[in-house]
Amino acid sequence: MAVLEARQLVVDIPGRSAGNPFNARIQSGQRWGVLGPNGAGKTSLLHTLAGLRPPRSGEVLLDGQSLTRLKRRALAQKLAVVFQERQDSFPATVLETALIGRHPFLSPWQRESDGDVHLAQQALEKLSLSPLENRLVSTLSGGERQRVSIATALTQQPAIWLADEPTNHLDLHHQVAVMALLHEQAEQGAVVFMCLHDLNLAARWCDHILLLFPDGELCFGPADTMLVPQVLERLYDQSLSVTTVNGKPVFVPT
Ligand SMILES: Nc1ncnc2c1ncn2[C@@H]1O[C@H](COP(=O)(O)OP(=O)(O)OP(=O)(O)O)[C@@H](O)[C@H]1O
Repeated sequence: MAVLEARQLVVDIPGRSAGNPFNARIQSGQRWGVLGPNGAGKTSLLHTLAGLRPPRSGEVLLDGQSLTRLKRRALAQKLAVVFQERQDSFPATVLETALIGRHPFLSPWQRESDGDVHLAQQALEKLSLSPLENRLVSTLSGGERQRVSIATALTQQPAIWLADEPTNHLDLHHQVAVMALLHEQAEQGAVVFMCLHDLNLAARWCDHILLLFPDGELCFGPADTMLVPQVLERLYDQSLSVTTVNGKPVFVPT
């Protein structure tokens, strides 16, 4: 069980007025989707919640403890970040990269155990990457690399997933597979908080939605109360048509 809490949180975006502070308890089992136009501050919020970026004001708490008091390693044992783009500076294989997810649990010169390798291999299998286990990450396609990032987070077995556009670069099949995996993680008790550009994935897979407007205004709540066409049209400055498929709204730009 885990709770990530934002208290009077204002993300520090240079040159922007404070907007609304974010106050929320993001709890085990919940799947939050953050929506907003380019530059609205989704990544900045995610990095602030991960403790990678200091807030302008307010604080973030993990299980009641301020992130500023937590050691980076203790934080990494609970919280994984899937970045929007990953820079791999060292030549490493897919398996070696997935094993980075075990590093928060190892002492500085400790080698990964067979159990760690098994966890990494299970994660690679889940992301359909087993055949690529020994390939250098630098030789992979964009979608394959994205799946390696998610497999690395899965190997970390986090209680909290902060995922920045986890379906970036993925084809339709893998988009659904990754959203199903995150859904499964939430069902097993994880917190899932992700930035998304695809309204229809958000409508189908998220139970809470946070809307971020470029001026710092924000609102959030249960997905069915947030995914209102008039509000989304204002959010994106784009007219939309909406229909319903399998009980979920489907939005089409018009
Ligand atoms: N270190 C920085 N210095 C100056 N401006 C910054 C910095 N970091 C972010 N910004 C600005 O803050 C705003 C929010 O950026 P952010 O990446 O959080 O937006 P986003 O909603 O994730 O956008 P996108 O949908 O394009 O990924 C942008 O206008 C960006 O240029």
